[in-house]
Amino acid sequence: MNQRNNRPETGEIVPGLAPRRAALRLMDAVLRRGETLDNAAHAATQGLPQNDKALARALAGEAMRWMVDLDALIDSATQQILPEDAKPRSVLRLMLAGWLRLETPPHAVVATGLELLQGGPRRLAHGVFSALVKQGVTLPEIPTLPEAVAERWGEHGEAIAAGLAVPPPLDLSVKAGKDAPEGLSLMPGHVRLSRGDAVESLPGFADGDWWVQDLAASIPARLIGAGTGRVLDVCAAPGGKTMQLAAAGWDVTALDSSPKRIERMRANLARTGLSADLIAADALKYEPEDLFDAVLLDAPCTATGTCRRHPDVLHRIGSRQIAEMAELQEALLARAAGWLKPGGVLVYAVCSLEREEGEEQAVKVGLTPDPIRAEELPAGLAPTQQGWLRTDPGMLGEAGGLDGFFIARWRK
Ligand SMILES: C[S@@+](CC[C@H](N)C(=O)[O-])C[C@H]1O[C@@H](n2cnc3c(N)ncnc32)[C@H](O)[C@@H]1O
Repeated sequence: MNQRNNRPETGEIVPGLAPRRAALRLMDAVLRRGETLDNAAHAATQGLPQNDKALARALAGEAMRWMVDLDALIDSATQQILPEDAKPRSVLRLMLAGWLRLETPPHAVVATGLELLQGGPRRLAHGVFSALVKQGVTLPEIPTLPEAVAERWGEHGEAIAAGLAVPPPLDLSVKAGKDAPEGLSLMPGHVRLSRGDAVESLPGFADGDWWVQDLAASIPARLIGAGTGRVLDVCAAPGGKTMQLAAAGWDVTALDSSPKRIERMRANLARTGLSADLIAADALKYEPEDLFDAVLLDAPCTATGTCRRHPDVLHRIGSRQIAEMAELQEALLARAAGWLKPGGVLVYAVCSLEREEGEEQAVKVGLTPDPIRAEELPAGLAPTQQGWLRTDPGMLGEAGGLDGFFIARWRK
């Protein structure tokens, strides 16, 4: 325990306070500053031991996953209107997430939660929390989506919300001929494990026999298939799809504009013993010397399809971010199409549930569609009438679901 972080202003040491403080910083970074949970986690949890980092992340994640329902509970227990972004509301969200989702006993929730409100309305927070505990309130089975999100996702919203209720399982992509820990396999080279152990401690990690990759995220590179020619992975880091392409025999050029993420890709390739030419460049300016047999554009996007793992997207993505991404995706698609040899294949993918980033981009591409076939997909998924693939977290629910992706393929 980091005692300095746990020492409140009174000088008394409250066990478990440090991760709750970090969770509150995470809530603030996402809800007030629009940062991603992933990016905010580094600064917000710095100096904490691994298990406290995980607790801070789980508390903030669950508070965001269930935020509409937690807010309804809070509002039912006080006549005072707590502003959306006020600290007492965030503290209460975390207290309730700790009790209702992480099963922390109420007395322990109170001991740490109220410390977060030093100099603030502790009596109010205590009153609200105690009243809810006394009533024995529970959460619904399926999280309620924020209004704007429910509107965007329309008729699919309910099924997606059902897929959102619990954090997703852990999917691995396994190198051909290598073993992975035993689990459910939904496609060749795929293994699904329940979440639990640290990834690094699982057998085969250190030997580079597999890497973590959601089942849906593994489909774009599968749609390019095996090959011995040259493939360009346009927005490649941290390298999940680059590793698949390299393992499938391609001579891979992997480009990304983020030097930091390229370093992560370099480490991933080193661990798995796979190779690719790595290029740090902006794809909007990049000019390759030669054309490619295949191009994979896994474009930057709002990532709303990863809402199970990143429930922050439910609260920080709106029409402005979607429009910005759509503009970038259109420009990237136009450039990617120009880097193909005649006969070459282009696959476009985004982990977004927004039509503007998927279907509405695909119709603008001037190449010949190469429709995705059902037999190329895991059982239970089917291409759309246009030959595209649209997945969402409500699909394959019995098997543990999958991320939301839009994927399309063309030939030049
Ligand atoms: C969805 S992620 C890629 C995930 C990766 N394909 C994988 O499977 O591991 C999108 C990537 O696009 C990169 N990116 C964003 N804008 C870019 C640009 N203009 N040029 C090149 N890369 C860009 C980001 O740095 C990020 O790594």
